[in-house]
Amino acid sequence: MTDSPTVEVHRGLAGVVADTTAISKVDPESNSLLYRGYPVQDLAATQPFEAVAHLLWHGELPTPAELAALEAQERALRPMDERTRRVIDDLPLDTHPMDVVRTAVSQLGGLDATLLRDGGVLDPELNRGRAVHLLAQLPGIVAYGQRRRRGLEPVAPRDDLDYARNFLWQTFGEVPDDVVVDAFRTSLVLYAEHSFNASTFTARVVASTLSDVYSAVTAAVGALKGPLHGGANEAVMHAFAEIGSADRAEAWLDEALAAKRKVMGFGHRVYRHGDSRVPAMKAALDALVAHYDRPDLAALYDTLESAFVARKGIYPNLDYPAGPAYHLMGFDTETFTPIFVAARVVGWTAHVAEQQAANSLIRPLSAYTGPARRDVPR
Ligand SMILES: CC(=O)SCCNC(=O)CCNC(=O)[C@H](O)C(C)(C)COP(=O)(O)OP(=O)(O)OC[C@H]1O[C@@H](n2cnc3c(N)ncnc32)[C@H](O)[C@@H]1OP(=O)(O)O
Ligand SMILES: O=C([O-])CC(=O)C(=O)O
Repeated sequence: MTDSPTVEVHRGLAGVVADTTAISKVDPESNSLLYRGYPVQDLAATQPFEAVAHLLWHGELPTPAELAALEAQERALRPMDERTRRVIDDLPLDTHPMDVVRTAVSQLGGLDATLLRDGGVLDPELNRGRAVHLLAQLPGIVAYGQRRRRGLEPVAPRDDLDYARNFLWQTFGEVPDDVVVDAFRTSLVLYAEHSFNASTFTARVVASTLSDVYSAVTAAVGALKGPLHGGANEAVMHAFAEIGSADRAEAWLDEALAAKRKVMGFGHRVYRHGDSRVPAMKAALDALVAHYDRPDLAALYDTLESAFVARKGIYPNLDYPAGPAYHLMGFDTETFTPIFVAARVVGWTAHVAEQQAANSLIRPLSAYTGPARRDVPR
């Protein structure tokens, strides 16, 4: 006989306010997202990604001198350690790129000698440096993950390029036109932070045990990989490939819904009337569609969106426009979620710092539903 729960259970922690945060505010009522008080679409329209990173980490947009200092620090930390290259090369070529990133991030923790020092794990100053180190290393790791699958050598970073341009340079060996750079930078700003989403909450759970920042980020990468979270941007493109063209979208959708399949890139735990970031990312996608002359892709996008909204009343999330945008830029589909990592690492590390500055171990309760007490057979 099983005890039935006598307490209210919040499955998936839906609707539960687990803590306070000063980093970002997701407001489903006004359909807005603020980073430290600033509307995200205004930041995306005006700020370099590095300035947004400074804002999320420090609470204020940088002065010109602060921005220059962060840029110099990040650029100096870009080169990949030979040992990281070896760890990546040891993985099979068909290892999923998110597993490559997770492995490399974990190794960066193992290589960080400051973690050995007494108190070094929680030192806020050291952790700020580690956050910049992770940010600086990720484009090289993500880019090499894609290049080696294509049989290509890594491209060395360039310290005359900003974060977004250098990321594209290390991936493709060239810096694309400004319209492409701008769409990419926009996506990084929009992906940088989103309060207590699953991966950020994972990072905070790990941080709350007073573990180190690399462990928190490694765990967060694992959480982001799933298709209900960051993995959806990859899944959107797989669906587009399955559908093929706009005229097949409605039939595909009807079959998917009849089979009770989730349509990736739609829906959100918090937003009910659409994702605040979609208009800015859709505008970036439109610019790419015009640049690459791909009205066919735009038609598929629009047809699937209209059909899904008409049938389910559920709107696209950020992954829906981001997936096809990355596709047009030339990224492999499996590289989309790793790009998300290279942006969200800013939010994760900001939350690790906030959690550890006023820590309380995260340890919820559960309502037991297993067998009642019984005797072990003798
Ligand atoms: C950057 C990000 O991480 S954004 C999120 C990216 N994830 C996706 O795009 C995956 C697809 N979307 C989903 O699976 C969901 O919308 C989630 C997981 C994001 C949020 O879901 P929840 O708040 O847990 O709602 P839940 O999954 O219970 O959905 C509620 C209802 O809407 C339906 N629904 C929600 N999203 C979808 C979808 N994308 N496709 C089909 N049906 C959907 C569910 O089937 C469910 O229907 P039911 O009540 O008839 O069973
Ligand atoms: O907030 C969420 O649950 C998921 C999301 O959109 C994000 O992490 O960007």
